Amino acid sequence: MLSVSDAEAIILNLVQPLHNQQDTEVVDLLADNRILASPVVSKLDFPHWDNSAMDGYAVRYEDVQHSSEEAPAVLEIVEEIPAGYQPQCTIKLGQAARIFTGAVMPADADTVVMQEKTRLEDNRVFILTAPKAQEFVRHKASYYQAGTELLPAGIVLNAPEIAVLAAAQCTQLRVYRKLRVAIFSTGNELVTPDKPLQPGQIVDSNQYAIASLIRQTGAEVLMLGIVKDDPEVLKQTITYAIANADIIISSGGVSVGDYDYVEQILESLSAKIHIRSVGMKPGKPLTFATFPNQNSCLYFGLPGNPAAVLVTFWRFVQPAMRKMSGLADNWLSFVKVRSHHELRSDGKRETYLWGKLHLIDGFYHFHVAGGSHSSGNLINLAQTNALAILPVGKTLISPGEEVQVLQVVG
Ligand SMILES: Nc1nc2c(c(=O)[nH]1)N[C@H]1C(S)=C(S)[C@@H](COP(=O)(O)OP(=O)(O)OC[C@H]3O[C@@H](n4cnc5c(N)ncnc54)[C@H](O)[C@@H]3O)O[C@H]1N2
Ligand code: MOO
Ligand SMILES: [Mg+2]
Repeated sequence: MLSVSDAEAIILNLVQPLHNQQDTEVVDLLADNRILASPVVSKLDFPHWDNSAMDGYAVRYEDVQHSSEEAPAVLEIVEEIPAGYQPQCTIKLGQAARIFTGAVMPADADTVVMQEKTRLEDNRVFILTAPKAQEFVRHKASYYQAGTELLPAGIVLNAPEIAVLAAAQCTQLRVYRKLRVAIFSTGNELVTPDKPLQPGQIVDSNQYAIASLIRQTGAEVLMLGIVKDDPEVLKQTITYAIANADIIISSGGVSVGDYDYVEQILESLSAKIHIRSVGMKPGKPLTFATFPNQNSCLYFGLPGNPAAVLVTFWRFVQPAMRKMSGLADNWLSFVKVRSHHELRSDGKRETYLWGKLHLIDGFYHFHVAGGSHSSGNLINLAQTNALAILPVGKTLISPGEEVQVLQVVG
């Protein structure tokens, strides 16, 4: 059976990232959580002017280099410079300017003495400690020089990046357009959550879970509803989805049962099926296909079992969406932590156990969810933020032992 890592490689190799010109739009600074499509170069130096890092006095170092409490330099204050004000004076030997944090340095002053190291008498300041040369001056362009790259393409714009762009006066940003993802659930037994259940019926929870996952990834979701196990309706739905989405995700109908029609319909639509099953638990009957004759749309046929849906989404769909959306890296985040509990598997398929990373004494530990890890049980999936991975052949991880986990939230 195909290994999880081989399946990941097949999928990620087939993902074409959005085009960095055709698939972009211009947004303003309030549109956060978008992915930058072209690098940003600032026209400004940072800082833009030499300015003071402290409230104190702007001085000439040669005047104060030997100052001490016993033998203070005494300087005449010739100007007061609040932030936002253009200094008028040049500081001559024996002179100082009162200056505040962020205010522009006056000409010929090269050092700032913080207020706490001085004493004020009338119009004179006594320097009680010798500063270092150029101390507390934030020099023009010392953080960043105009013309070099400020932010690279392929990063998510969050608070720190938005702050940088605002400071650089870049108010119009070229970002990748949002991905469009069409989703539907298959199964005659399915009903929407608002309907009373007739015998044999179950609620279509997968569609809501997948819609939420897609929105969290920053994409737009097109919910196509519940599709009956009817080949004709399934074909119409997939045909519509191909024309309207970058990615199609269905749940159910991918195993070997008589009503599992997904692969058959994909083949009738000339899809190329790259993956039919993967050696993982849950999630074995995973289908992955493309449509070589039509467009670059990807098809993920996730297994119907609710836990298999979430696990296969996090393991394969989320990284594929991240790559396609223009994100340059960090498509998957694996970390090694200690397991708080015993973890077990039959060792036959790569096994994913859901649970939560907890901080204990500053270190993360994996706490496996209590209750059944059957792929039909979704109740104990609540609060999951990580999946522990037991490789093929590994049947036991003891408490305190290291385990690799896939971080799925946060
Ligand atoms: N003979 C075999 N049978 C099965 C195999 C196998 O290898 N040989 N694999 C099992 C595994 S593993 C899984 S996973 C499931 C996958 O089945 P399907 O993808 O065909 O899904 P369905 O048969 O349609 O449904 C399976 C299960 O999940 C429930 N379900 C379906 N859709 C939803 C939904 N939208 N929301 C909530 N729950 C849903 C459905 O009622 C079934 O209980 O196949 C095994 N069988
Ligand atoms: O993939 Mo199934 O979810 O192993 O039950
Ligand atoms: Mg089935």
